[in-house]
Amino acid sequence: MSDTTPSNIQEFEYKAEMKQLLNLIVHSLYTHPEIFLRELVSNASDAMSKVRFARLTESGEAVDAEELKISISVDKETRSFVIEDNGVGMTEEELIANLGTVAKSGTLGFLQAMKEQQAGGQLDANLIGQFGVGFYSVFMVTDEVCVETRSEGSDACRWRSTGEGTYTIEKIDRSERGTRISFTLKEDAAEFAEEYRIENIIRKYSNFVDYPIYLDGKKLNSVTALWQKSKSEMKEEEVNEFYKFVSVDFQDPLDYLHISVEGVVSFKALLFLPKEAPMDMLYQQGALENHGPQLYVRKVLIQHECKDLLPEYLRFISGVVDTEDLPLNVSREVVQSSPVMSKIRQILTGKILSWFERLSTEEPEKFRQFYKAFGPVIKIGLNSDFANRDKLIELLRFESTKTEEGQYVTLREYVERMGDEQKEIYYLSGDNRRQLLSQPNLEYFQKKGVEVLLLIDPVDVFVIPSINEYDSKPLKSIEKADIDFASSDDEEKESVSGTMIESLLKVFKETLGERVESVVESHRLVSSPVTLVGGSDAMDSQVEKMLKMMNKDSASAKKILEVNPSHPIIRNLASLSMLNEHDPMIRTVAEQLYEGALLLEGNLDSSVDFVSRMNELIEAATRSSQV
Ligand SMILES: Nc1ncnc2c1ncn2[C@@H]1O[C@H](COP(=O)(O)OP(=O)(O)OP(=O)(O)O)[C@@H](O)[C@H]1O
Repeated sequence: MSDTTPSNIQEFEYKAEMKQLLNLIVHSLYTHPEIFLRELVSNASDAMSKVRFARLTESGEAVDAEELKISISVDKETRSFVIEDNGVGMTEEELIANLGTVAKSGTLGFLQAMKEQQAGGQLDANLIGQFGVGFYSVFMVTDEVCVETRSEGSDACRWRSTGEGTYTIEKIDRSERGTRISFTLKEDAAEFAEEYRIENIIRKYSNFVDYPIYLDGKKLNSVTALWQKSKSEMKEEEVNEFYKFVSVDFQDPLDYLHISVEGVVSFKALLFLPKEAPMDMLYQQGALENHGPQLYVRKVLIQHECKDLLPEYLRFISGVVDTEDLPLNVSREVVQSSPVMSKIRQILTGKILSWFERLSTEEPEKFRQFYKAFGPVIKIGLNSDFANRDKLIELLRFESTKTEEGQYVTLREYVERMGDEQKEIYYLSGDNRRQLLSQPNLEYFQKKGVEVLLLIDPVDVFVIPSINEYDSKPLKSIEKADIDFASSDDEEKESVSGTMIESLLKVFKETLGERVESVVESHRLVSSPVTLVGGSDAMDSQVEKMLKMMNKDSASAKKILEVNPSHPIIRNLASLSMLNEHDPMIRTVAEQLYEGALLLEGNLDSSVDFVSRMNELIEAATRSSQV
């Protein structure tokens, strides 16, 4: 570089539109002035990618890893800032075209958006990057910029501007190819001459730029674009480091998926399954709404949490997706509506679900851990992602009466091991395994060895009934009255029948009145005297309980009380009722049995009457035993 005579300096005027734009940038307050650095680094990186590409296509040679680099140097005292690259550089014509005009179609939209934001107070500097006018963001932090550049085979030029209407261009001596941008930081932007600040910004926005970035000789970006490597080149340690960086997690990931797609759309992705779900993620509606992997376009970060890459129920997956098929200056709106994005999303969803499927068969322990953490979220997909519903159903896991605690069965396994005579898939929902296993409704199934799925995840009752059937077998709650119990081949049991049971059931119904829909003889009970079941259209008792908890003053649907004619209590009551149909003991016991059944399913609102009645009965029992 050497001095040039003033006569060499040519002055140019910005186009009207450009003046407006610069005026806004120069004279407005921004929320994130730091993005100027991201924009300059991104431009430098693009310029070097052009060299790499040209070299590759023209001579078939790959560029040496250390040849292309970005160097930043700062001076705290003078607040000087210099960023230099050895990319393609610009000819004089290119300087005029690129830095003198805004030829991009997005500019008008940008101006409009800026004006709207300005009316509302502060401007978000991110807009600048989104509309492809990145270079000018430098005017947020300086009053005058100098660009010295040389393109291979052309003269070097110096471009200077204060962003106030005109710019100048002059020829200079510069032998190296590439671009050097220098300026003095405004006083209120002095922080950008601090080493730590620059390091932070580079880490935040440009850590995975594919070229080394040096700050006063020190290399800043340690991590390379890992996802661009082939799977065999990736070291596990490196992958884990990268995960912690992108996900801000302190643990290693549970597993990761590397995807490289070339076809209708091309992209690479490196996705991670965390070991644990954040506390607030589960059961909190909308918690995943604004999450998503990072979106890169040609190794430049475009969006930190790109929610359009995955359906909501998969947004607990973190990582990076990098595509060549979107423009670098892509705006959020374009991201949302782009057919490229919907294609990427479709492919990613399919690959992720196959990944889970593969884990379930090849690494069951990992899958179990994953399912424990994210199963509830996956289930939400059943009611929102109909295209993948069948795949999602295969991923479901349940505890059952035939699994150990914490072990799971799939619907496929359930169907494979059910007996020929069984036509339905049975389930029972509740708060926990212990409570469910004590349900009288289970007795028949336990005795017959019929497996029952135990739905203990609160989400279950909202999604499982919607499956309706699996492999042509209806899914049925065993709380429902319309279960077809195979005609009893039971060993003869002593039980009350005929008019004896009929009249007892009548007394029960009279006693309980409108609280039950009906009182009927039971075929499912073995060791309990009574149980409550729902009519075929009744709500699951678990759903009912949850609605009550949510303070919905939903009147409980009436249940059917089933009575076990072979239970000693029922047999005793039947005898009592034959002697004296009006014996108050029968009514007290009927009340007690009914409330006991409510208590077992967790739906007894107050236990006051239950306890005082219990004391009454104990007193009677102890009195007679004294005699
Ligand atoms: N360091 C550089 N080396 C070579 N060309 C550059 C450099 N910086 C900028 N340019 C040229 O100037 C143009 C305008 O840059 P600007 O940052 O305003 O927009 P962009 O880079 O096209 O869009 P975006 O910044 O949103 O990616 C670039 O397209 C590029 O051609």
